[in-house]
Amino acid sequence: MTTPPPLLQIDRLTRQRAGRMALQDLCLTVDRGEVLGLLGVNGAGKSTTLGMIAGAMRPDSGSIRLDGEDFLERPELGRLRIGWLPERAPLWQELTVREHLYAHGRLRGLHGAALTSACNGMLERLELAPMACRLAGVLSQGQRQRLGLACAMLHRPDLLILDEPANALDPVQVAALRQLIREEASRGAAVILSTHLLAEVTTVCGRVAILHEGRLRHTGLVQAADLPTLERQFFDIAMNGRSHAA
Ligand SMILES: Nc1ncnc2c1ncn2[C@@H]1O[C@H](COP(=O)(O)OP(=O)(O)OP(=O)(O)O)[C@@H](O)[C@H]1O
Repeated sequence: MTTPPPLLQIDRLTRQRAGRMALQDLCLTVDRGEVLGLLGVNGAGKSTTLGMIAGAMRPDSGSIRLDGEDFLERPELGRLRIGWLPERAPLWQELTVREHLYAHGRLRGLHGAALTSACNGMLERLELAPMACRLAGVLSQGQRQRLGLACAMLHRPDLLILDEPANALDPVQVAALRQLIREEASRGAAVILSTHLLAEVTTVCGRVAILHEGRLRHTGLVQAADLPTLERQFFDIAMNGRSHAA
């Protein structure tokens, strides 16, 4: 029996930005039901990585496979199978919260009763129902972030990419976000979570990848009680560019 390919397989992904190497030779796999934490200091290459996986940016070289299929050859796969919350949720100021969800749902192939049910479900799940008729332009930062999350999760993507999703969320919403991530993983979605918060990684991630200066410096399993070890690894890499584990 042949083993199925991992949900996401990245091989030697490389990209320059503004004449500098933003990401070099990244190799990484992510499986269904897995939550991978992506760590790194400012400018380490996290958003560049996530933008390429989401299909918003093309690599200079390397490959990205989704369920074994060449994603760079078939970028339309991403629209249906990937949900992406970039660092700043891209919202139309003049559309309401509900209109955002409907627009995102239609773009991702939802129609009729399935679309209405998905939108209503997300309004409840992200506690957006009371502001469903408000324009995005008048939402608070945290509310905008929650709407961005709702848009990313609406179509039950196989791969959910979250770039610093806890930004601007209050502690209650951060706890709710962690629960949402766990729920997405338990239904079989793979989640990649970029964050600066090490506790975020030890709380919800099963595995961690640490980038530094565009290179992958460490990957490993995360245990719930592992915060001090992760802190040591992270600061070692950030300060010296090398890993304890390595
Ligand atoms: N719009 C851009 N134009 C040119 N270079 C960029 C742009 N955005 C990022 N870069 C460069 O690409 C490299 C990687 O940046 P990236 O934003 O991926 O890092 P990051 O780990 O997400 O950082 P942060 O934690 O600050 O969000 C950096 O050297 C950065 O200066």
